[in-house]
Order: sequence, then C-alpha cells, then structure tokens
Amino acid sequence: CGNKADSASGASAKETKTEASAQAIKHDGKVLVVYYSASGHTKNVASYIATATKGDVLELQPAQPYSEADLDYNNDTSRVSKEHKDESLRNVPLVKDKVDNWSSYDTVFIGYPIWWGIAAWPVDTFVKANDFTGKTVIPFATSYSSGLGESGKLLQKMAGTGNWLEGKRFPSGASQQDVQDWIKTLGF
Ligand SMILES: Cc1cc2nc3c(=O)[nH]c(=O)nc-3n(C[C@H](O)[C@H](O)[C@H](O)COP(=O)(O)O)c2cc1C
Repeated sequence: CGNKADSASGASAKETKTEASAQAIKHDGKVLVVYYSASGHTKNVASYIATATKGDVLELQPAQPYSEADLDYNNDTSRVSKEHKDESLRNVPLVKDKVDNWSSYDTVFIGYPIWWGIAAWPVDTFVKANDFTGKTVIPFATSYSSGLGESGKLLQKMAGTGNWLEGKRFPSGASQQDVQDWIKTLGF
C-alpha cells in the first residue's frame, strides 16, 4: 500500500516537472540541435529531434576523430580508456566549436553518448566555448543501459550559464516515435 502511494506521488512529481520544462521553452523561438556521436546512434536521435522541432543541426567533430580502436573501452591502453583515466587528456579540440548566428537560438538541445556514466567529453569543449545566457538548454543522450545520471548537471556546471532542463536518455536504437513522444511532452 505504502509503495502504491509512493509511486503515485512519484508520477505526479514527474508530471509537474514536465510541465515546468514545457513552460521554460520559448516555442516560437529558434531551436539548435548540437551533438557528438561516435557511432551514429546519437546522430539518429538528434535528427529526429531536429525534425520534430524544425531545428537546425550542428554535429560536433573532434579535430582528431576517434577510430574504432580509439573507442575500445575494453582495451586499457585505447585513447578513450586513457582519457577516462586521466581527466587532463579530455580537452578534445573540435573542428568547429562556435555556431553561426548563435545569438538567434532560444533553445539548444545538446546530445552525446554516455561514456562511463557521463557525457562523452567532446561535448565539453563546445559547452565551455559558448555563452548560454538567455538560452534554454536540454541535454539528451544515448547509451547501452546507463541513465542520464549526473551528465547534464556536470555540463551545466561547465557552462556556468543557461537555463538547463532535466533532459532525456534514450537507448542506442531509439525509434523516431519515442523521440517524437518526448518532444511532445516539451510542448513542441
Ligand atoms: C568509450 C565508451 C564508453 C561507454 N560507456 C557506457 C556506459 O557507461 N553506459 C552505457 O550504458 N553505455 C556506454 N557506452 C555505450 C554507448 O553509450 C552507446 O553505444 C551509445 O548509444 C553510442 O552512441 P553513438 O553511436 O552516438 O556514439 C559506451 C561506449 C563507449 C564507446
């Protein structure tokens, strides 16, 4: 019985949050979907969001792209494993970390794969390089099984500006319908 009450109040708290999120978004404003994707899953979700919001898209590209060997997290000496072990190696320069007409965007979706429970660090470079003042920022991620965890909050800290919402994690193979359903809850 107690459990039932708990889950009921949990559901209503969630609804309240979604409403608050929807209210924080300027729905007649311009949307940018910026993302990093190592193997295409986050890219798919990003394109579904862009379609559903009529947003513009920017794909973040590391100046030195990650090869398949670089991404091998089972190998202790791979690039990602070394970067994971030593935070000072995670400053990944991007081909482009600035956006044309940045000031024109009201809402910025920021997408990434989850790496070891946090945002894949190529997005850190973008987040640190831009001023989010006056913008609503909505993180999204794909992962094998991990949730969004602290990833959004850590990025928010790095940015230091912007109105960051809770965001959403999708499974790697999320469908367009799943993504559309979420975008609808944000009032688009
Ligand atoms: C270096 C690395 C670390 C990962 N760490 C996690 C993790 O901690 N939890 C998880 O569920 N998936 C993890 N994954 C799986 C990816 O998050 C998942 O495959 C994601 O959808 C990949 O997105 P992408 O195709 O856009 O790169 C990891 C993948 C890589 C390459």
